[in-house]
Amino acid sequence: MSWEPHTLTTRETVEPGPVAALSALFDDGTPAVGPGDALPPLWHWLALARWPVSSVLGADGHPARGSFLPPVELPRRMFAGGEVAFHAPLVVGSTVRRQARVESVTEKAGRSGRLVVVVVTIRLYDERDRLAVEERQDLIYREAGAVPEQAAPAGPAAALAPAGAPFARVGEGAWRFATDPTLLMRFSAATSNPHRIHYDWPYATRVEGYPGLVVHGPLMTLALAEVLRLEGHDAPVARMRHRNRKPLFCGRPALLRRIDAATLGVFGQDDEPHSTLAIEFGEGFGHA
Ligand SMILES: C/C(=C\C(=O)SCCNC(=O)CCNC(=O)[C@H](O)C(C)(C)COP(=O)(O)OP(=O)(O)OC[C@H]1O[C@@H](n2cnc3c(N)ncnc32)[C@H](O)[C@@H]1OP(=O)(O)O)C(=O)O
Repeated sequence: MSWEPHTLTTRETVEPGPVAALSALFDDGTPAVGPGDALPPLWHWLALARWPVSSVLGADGHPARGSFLPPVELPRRMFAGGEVAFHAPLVVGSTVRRQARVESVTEKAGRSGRLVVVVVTIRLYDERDRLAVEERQDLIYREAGAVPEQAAPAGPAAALAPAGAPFARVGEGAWRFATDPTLLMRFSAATSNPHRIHYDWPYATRVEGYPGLVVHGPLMTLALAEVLRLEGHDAPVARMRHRNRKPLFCGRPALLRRIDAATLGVFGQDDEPHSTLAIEFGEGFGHA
């Protein structure tokens, strides 16, 4: 298939609905964000969520590759990380111009097998045509996973019930972050993310070979960013670098805590983080 990278330019509204949805989902007592407010850093992942039409969706739920994204043959897509520079606030209810482009497609040999790293750049311009947000997103495509001959049991019914408000303070600077299938489904809906690994348990376990539903990379990263709001930091953020290092599976214990003064991590049962978020304070803009 012949494929060429191209710049996709769209005009979009910073939608209040998905922003209110994230506040409801986090349910953590931080101030609600509404029309006229500046979006907290990274919340554009929800506010500018896009709905591809059903007829373009491929087997994993995402739009079939070969149009905007390259026709990578490796089947398993993961959101792997990226970097976001904040230059000016995005205001809920305003209009933005969005420019997106695939910058590179690189094959790599990872410890887990063959990988293709697709780098997408996104630029958001505000109503005065100022560059407000510059972003790089790293998508990784992986080889097929081993699928167990016998389907794994679904786990105790209790683990599938909504776990309640996800954040709980468990010590100085440490927060438990609880996930359940309802939380993941609601985050998929709020971000209009159709990827089946997050809500379709038979697909996640029997087709992609994961031991359970996969927690969204953007959800882990937004949860880390939320720690700043929970702890009342309102210094302007200039830049954030985020990386999803190993999958977190739904219902597994997760602890959000500092790694150093500028870096937060999502931890499971060992010292290797699932995800990290490095924050640069400076000439950016404050939290809502
Ligand atoms: C939304 C959404 C989907 C999701 O949310 S999926 C869930 C969130 N994402 C994850 O859980 C990903 C977790 N990460 C991993 O499982 C592993 O890091 C991964 C991606 C399988 C790679 O592991 P490997 O061990 O195979 O890779 P290596 O460490 O050996 O590195 C090989 C080269 O690849 C580069 N690389 C690795 N990880 C990343 C990364 N996160 N971002 C960018 N680049 C990465 C690494 O630098 C190595 O490159 P060299 O040039 O040094 O060879 C949705 O679909 O919408």
